[in-house]
Amino acid sequence: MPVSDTAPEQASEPDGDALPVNELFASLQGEGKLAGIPSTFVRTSGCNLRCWYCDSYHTSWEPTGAWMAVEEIREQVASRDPDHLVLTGGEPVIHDAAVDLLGAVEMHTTVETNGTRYVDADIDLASISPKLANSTPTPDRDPAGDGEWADRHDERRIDHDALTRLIDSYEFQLKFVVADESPVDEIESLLADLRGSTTREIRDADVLLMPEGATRERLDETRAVAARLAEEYGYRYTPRIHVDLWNDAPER
Ligand SMILES: C[S@@+](CC[C@H](N)C(=O)[O-])C[C@H]1O[C@@H](n2cnc3c(N)ncnc32)[C@H](O)[C@@H]1O
Ligand SMILES: Nc1nc2[nH]cc(C(=O)O)c2c(=O)[nH]1
Ligand code: SF4
Ligand SMILES: [Mg+2]
Repeated sequence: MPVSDTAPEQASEPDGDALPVNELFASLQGEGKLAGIPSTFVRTSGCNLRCWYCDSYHTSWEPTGAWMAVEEIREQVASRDPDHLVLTGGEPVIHDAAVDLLGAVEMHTTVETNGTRYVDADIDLASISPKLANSTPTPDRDPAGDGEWADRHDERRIDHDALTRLIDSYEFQLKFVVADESPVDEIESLLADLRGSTTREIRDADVLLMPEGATRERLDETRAVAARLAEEYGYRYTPRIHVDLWNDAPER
């Protein structure tokens, strides 16, 4: 059962290091370079952005979760089989206690982040998914209102300095959500900027195009174009195998 099912509606922040946890579960990593690897997922609640397509609505648009002490999370994670932890959200690195959790576990750590904040932490793979203009919740595609978040989202979604520092500091992948050709120019220009600012090489194989879709039906509409663009531009395609396998089921 998702942790949030058992949480009081208005759970307040406890003393000490704690994170608001929306779900904690075992699955296969569904996306990116490590797709297919059995992993334990910790999904924090709360995000500084509001992508219209967010497949984790209850951590962004309507954040829900139960505060858990970092030590309790560490114990629950350690009691499970996988030796890979995926810390995701919501946006996990807006919580300072994310750094404590990453330092407390003895396993491979992937952090799924939108790349708007740099943190110094025990991160083995920074899975960075910069948010493009195609994520902005304009009035016509706002799932919760009438575009009230659009400007704030647009102002915050790209932070070149944070992206550069993350790439400089960690093994990384850059995952871009695409549903059609429209974001290609923005991807190319962002990569050109980042290649100019980072001390590291950004190989085309570090750049992954991911089809937009939280359901199999939607992926059926977006997979082919993501794959075609990856071939055409020399980037990598990443499936969303958790959606293919389990559709939009919770804890998957
Ligand atoms: C829910 S986000 C949480 C981590 C972080 N906030 C971020 O955006 O990277 C996890 C991953 O799912 C992707 N994602 C969210 N909704 C999606 C959708 N409808 N289709 C494809 N990818 C999606 C994000 O781009 C990100 O790579
Ligand atoms: N299986 C599975 N793999 C994932 N990789 C990244 C996810 C995420 O929501 O951040 C995710 C997810 O929600 N499920
Ligand atoms: S940044 Fe990530 S968690 Fe936040 S709204 Fe976008 S996809 Fe959802
Ligand atoms: Mg997900």
